[in-house]
Formats: sequence, structure tokens, C-alpha cells
Amino acid sequence: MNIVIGSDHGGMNLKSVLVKYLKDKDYEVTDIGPYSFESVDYPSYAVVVSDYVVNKQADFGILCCGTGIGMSIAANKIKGIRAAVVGDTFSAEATRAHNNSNVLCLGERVIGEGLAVKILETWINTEFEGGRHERRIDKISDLEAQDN
Ligand SMILES: O=C(CO)[C@H](O)[C@H](O)[C@H](O)COP(=O)(O)O
Repeated sequence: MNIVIGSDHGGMNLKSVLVKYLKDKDYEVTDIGPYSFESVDYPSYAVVVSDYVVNKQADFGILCCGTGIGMSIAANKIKGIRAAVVGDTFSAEATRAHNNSNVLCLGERVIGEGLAVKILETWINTEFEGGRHERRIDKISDLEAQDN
């Protein structure tokens, strides 16, 4: 499985922890940066990770910022992206099983490293259930297709 990961300066430390976790588990990981703690703008990184996912260069994307919220707002502007900010393992499972989320957003200033790893592990190992949820995802795609 290919995973692409990015952050802003506020999510850099968490990004490093998650990259190590994923590599230790033998996932193929692309870290699109940043690589220093200089202040940067999260939308610039959200779009790069989202493009990898939409263009099928990665199966899943991960975005870390201070809260995960800015990243999710930006990523969800990209057609085909279903980005979820997650702060608990129940939601991590539900957003894969029900929403078929393809980008996970995490807040370094909100949750600890241990919980973040557990959330990632749960999220990545949960399959989309399809069925009634497919119909709902299709309705989201219809909304995306509207020019509004
Ligand atoms: O976008 C955010 C909030 O939703 C992220 O948490 C950013 O990391 C944060 O806004 C960055 O703030 P800073 O004061 O520039 O470090």
C-alpha cells in the first residue's frame, strides 16, 4: 500500500512519528514535506497530498497540522477527496467504513502521539463497507459535480 503524507510546521513532529510508524510496518511512504520548521501555509501541502490520491499515485493520504482542521478544509476542496479530521478510534473506523475517507487529517496540537498512531492504524486497516454507504458517497460526488 502506498501512503502519501504532508504537514505544515504545526504538524511536522507528528508527521515524523507517523512516517516512522508506517515505514516500520513496511508501507511505501512518500513524505512531501515540509522538511524544516519554518512557518508555511497548510493549503499548499494539502493540495499536493490530495493530488497524489486523486491521481492514484497513492492509496491514501495523511495530513498533519495544528488541529487537522485547516488541512481538511483545504483537502476537501479537491474533487475526489474525502478528508476526515479524526481525534478518536471510533471515528477513525467509521470514517473508513461509512465515508470511504481517503485522506486522514490529524492535529498535533490536539492529540498525543500514541493516540495518533492508534487512529492511523485503525483507519488504514478498516475497509469501506459499501452498500447503503456507497449511495451516500455517490450523492457527495453529485454535489462535487455541481458548479456552485
Ligand atoms: O489550520 C490550522 C488550524 O486549523 C492549523 O492548525 C495550522 O497548523 C495553524 O493555523 C498554524 O498556526 P501558526 O500560529 O501559524 O503556527
